[in-house]
Amino acid sequence: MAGAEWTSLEESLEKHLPLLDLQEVKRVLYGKELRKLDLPREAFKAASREDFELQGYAFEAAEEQLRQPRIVHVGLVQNRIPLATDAPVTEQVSALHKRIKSIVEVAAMCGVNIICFQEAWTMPFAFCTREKLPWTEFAESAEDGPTTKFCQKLAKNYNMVVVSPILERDSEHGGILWNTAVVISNSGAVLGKTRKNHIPRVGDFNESTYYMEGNLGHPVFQTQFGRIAVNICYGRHHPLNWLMYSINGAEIIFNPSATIGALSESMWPIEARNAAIANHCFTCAINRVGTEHFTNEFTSGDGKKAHKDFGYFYGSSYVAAPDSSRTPGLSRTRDGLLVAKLDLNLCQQVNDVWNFKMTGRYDMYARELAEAAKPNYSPTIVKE
Ligand SMILES: NC(=O)NCCC(=O)O
Repeated sequence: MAGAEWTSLEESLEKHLPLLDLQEVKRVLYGKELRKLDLPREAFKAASREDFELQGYAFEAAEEQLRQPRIVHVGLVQNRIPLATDAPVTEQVSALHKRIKSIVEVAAMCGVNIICFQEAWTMPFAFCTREKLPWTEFAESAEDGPTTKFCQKLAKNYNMVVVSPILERDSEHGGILWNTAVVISNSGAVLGKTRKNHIPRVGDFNESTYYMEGNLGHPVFQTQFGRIAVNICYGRHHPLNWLMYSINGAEIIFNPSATIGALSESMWPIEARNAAIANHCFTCAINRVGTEHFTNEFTSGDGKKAHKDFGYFYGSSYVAAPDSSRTPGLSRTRDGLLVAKLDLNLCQQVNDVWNFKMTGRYDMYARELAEAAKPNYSPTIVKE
């Protein structure tokens, strides 16, 4: 399984395919070719100084007579943890705040309106360890914890909606933990929060040791720049989870994630892209980068040797559109900011062509699902 030595699928294709093959492969793998954004030179300079990758692409929609284009710039941030996992908790959090601030500054230069960070961005992805301390100390109030206050400042300074996925400590309900994304308006006010609905029980993703499935349903947030929702990580394997955000009106669904190559890399390019197609919306898939090493070894419950790391988080963040086009991924190896210019009019335009919303048989599914969820249900199987 490739780690940091393999940069990206895109780089391999560019390097090894003859031009004509490359064009056809890209057509199939990425839909129509997207225009590269002409991002400011200072932004590239700052990204290079701060040692992160910067890429920008534009999704176009057809001109309409009655509606103006609805342009929004989204920013996706992927990063390594800057400090070792055994550094003091406050130092790890501050180092991450500092790192993210430097990336958000560049996003502001690029005119980003809505930015989203990776899942549990203020901490190592330590749920593989099943240890409680010090990891539970990274949990914060979604409403007024230090990270939310930090993001409120960024949001206000840069007139940017900030989606901040954190480990939440819910003091109103017995101090329990949740895997939460806080949505902060560009005014600096906390617009609300949403929680991870599906908790993985696969490989070393032992997250059910820490928190339960989210209880907030599928909220959609009306921002100045469009209606957004957040489908946290493992929720991307559940088509109905995407569907419910879309049914509630989401035009952009962010998918902040933490996932490793050995487990999911072949699913990664498909799932968020398919969700954008199936739901006539934009999706933004974000994954962290690198290998995180822990002090104590843990087992995967599979009879194999105990180990001290999770595996390789392969980055590769991308944006997908309802017309099946998508951006290339950020690299597998570096911190990065992906800027995408979206015209939200594309959602309705594709809806009017493909009609998935109109042809979806929601009443029939709802009836059948309601029956299937009953304990005494028996499936309809027609036999000879
Ligand atoms: N963080 C998380 O839910 N990871 C689960 C693994 C995956 O969905 O690829």
